[in-house]
Amino acid sequence: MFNRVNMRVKICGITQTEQAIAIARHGATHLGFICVPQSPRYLTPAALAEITEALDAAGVVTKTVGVFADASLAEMVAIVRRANLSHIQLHGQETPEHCQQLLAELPGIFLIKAIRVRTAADLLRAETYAPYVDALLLDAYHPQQLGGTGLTLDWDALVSFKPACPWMLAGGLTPENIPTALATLNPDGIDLSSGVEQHPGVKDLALVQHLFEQLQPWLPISAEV
Ligand SMILES: O=C(O)c1ccccc1NCC(=O)[C@H](O)[C@H](O)COP(=O)(O)O
Repeated sequence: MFNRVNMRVKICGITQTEQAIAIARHGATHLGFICVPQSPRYLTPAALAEITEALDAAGVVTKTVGVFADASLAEMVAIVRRANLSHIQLHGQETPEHCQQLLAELPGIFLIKAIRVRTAADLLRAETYAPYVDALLLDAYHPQQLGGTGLTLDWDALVSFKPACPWMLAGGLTPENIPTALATLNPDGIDLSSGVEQHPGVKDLALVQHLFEQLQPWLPISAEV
């Protein structure tokens, strides 16, 4: 069994302050907040800012990720500034050019581009973003939902995915399947939402605790990018 020293662990779709604090204290390096109005996990900018202010006030050190899908540059800039986010995750059809524009507008922001993988061509497309982003995130494809689907990727199809930047695995991860996922694919990070949830937006803290117990062989984890 290998031992990762820079494993990023992102828990996504958090909507409650107390849960954000508890999940960060369990060891999540990144907390994800959904800024996509169609999602059942959507947070208004005001509610998001309230949570990030509470994290600061509680002295919790973690990365805060705003998840957007085809939002305007102006909207993303406004929300990042209002909630003092460290990261943006682009989960829609954004191009490498969009990534460059965003970085020009928000120097210092960490950028994650999510790719919903259906075919091998999507993996090749993902690699074209590497020069413009801090990390890639591979998620499952669903025809109606952009994310938080609980669907698992075909891990065998990903074994030769070695982009020129760090990458995170998402899609249907659970405390139970995470050891196999890590041993099979060796990603730089993982992202979980519905697999540690009671219902959309409400996490199950017992499952989060179980996840970090399962991750023990891969600790220590790091909050870099
Ligand atoms: O989670 C959502 O509701 C969502 C809505 C719109 C765009 C992205 C969304 N989630 C993005 C994530 O990063 C999720 O963690 C990722 O899709 C994995 O979800 P799951 O399969 O439930 O672990």
